[in-house]
Amino acid sequence: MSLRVIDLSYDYGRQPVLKSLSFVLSSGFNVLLGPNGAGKSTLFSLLTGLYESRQGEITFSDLDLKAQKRQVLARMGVVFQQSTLDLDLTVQQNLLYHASLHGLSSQQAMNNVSGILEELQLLNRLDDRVRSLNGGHRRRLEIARALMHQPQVLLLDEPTVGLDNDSRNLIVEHIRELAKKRGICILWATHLMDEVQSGDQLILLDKGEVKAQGKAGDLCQQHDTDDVYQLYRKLTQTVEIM
Ligand SMILES: Nc1ncnc2c1ncn2[C@@H]1O[C@H](COP(=O)(O)OP(=O)(O)OP(=O)(O)O)[C@@H](O)[C@H]1O
Repeated sequence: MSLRVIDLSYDYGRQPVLKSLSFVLSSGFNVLLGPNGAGKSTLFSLLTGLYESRQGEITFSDLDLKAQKRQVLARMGVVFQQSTLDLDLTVQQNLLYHASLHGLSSQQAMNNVSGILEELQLLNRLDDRVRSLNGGHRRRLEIARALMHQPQVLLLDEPTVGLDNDSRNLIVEHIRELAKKRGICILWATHLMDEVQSGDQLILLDKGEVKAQGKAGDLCQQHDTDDVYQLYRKLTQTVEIM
């Protein structure tokens, strides 16, 4: 299983936002690291078929996103930056609504997701309205929901923004475990360098361009830097701290 992006460009009018991106994602934890405005969310909109590019290709194993969108989306789970939960419905109602969009029966859906809900400490919250959940629990619910149809690839756009450290760590660790145990391909978009570990596959995006890609530890070695923070500064000439 691989998600392949070839020579992908995008603009919102005159301003080019993504410039000829090419990369391949395989199973495991892949990080898309870039500052605000780098183009991460735009790339997500293209990967999930919300936007269509005039230039470039996105393929999922042997499926082409433009030509076989439904088949590709059936294999994909997405957690967008902005929450899409219905606050007035319960946890279970939110899950089942999404399940029906994927053609899953209630029983199938709950069977698929109960282990994940347990790991994310949400199993005892099924009857609670989402409005009563804190930010961390809402994020976890969105992750569980995105996994309910057992996708092969999971895209998460800055999923820890606004969360406290404990919630953040629980979510990152859980997603890392998922990548390891279930062989899912994860694309984790973030602007937080401390979320990158040396064994992660890293794509460093800046001003719509891929500045580096490869195993984070190897990239640091190649560019003679001690850590991802230094690597980032060296390759983007950015001085601000993230
Ligand atoms: N709908 C839009 N119309 C015009 N310009 C846009 C639109 N959406 C994003 N942009 C611009 O495109 C560039 C990339 O934005 P994008 O949201 O993809 O970056 P990002 O890396 O996700 O940043 P953030 O972390 O702030 O969401 C920015 O300069 C942004 O202002």
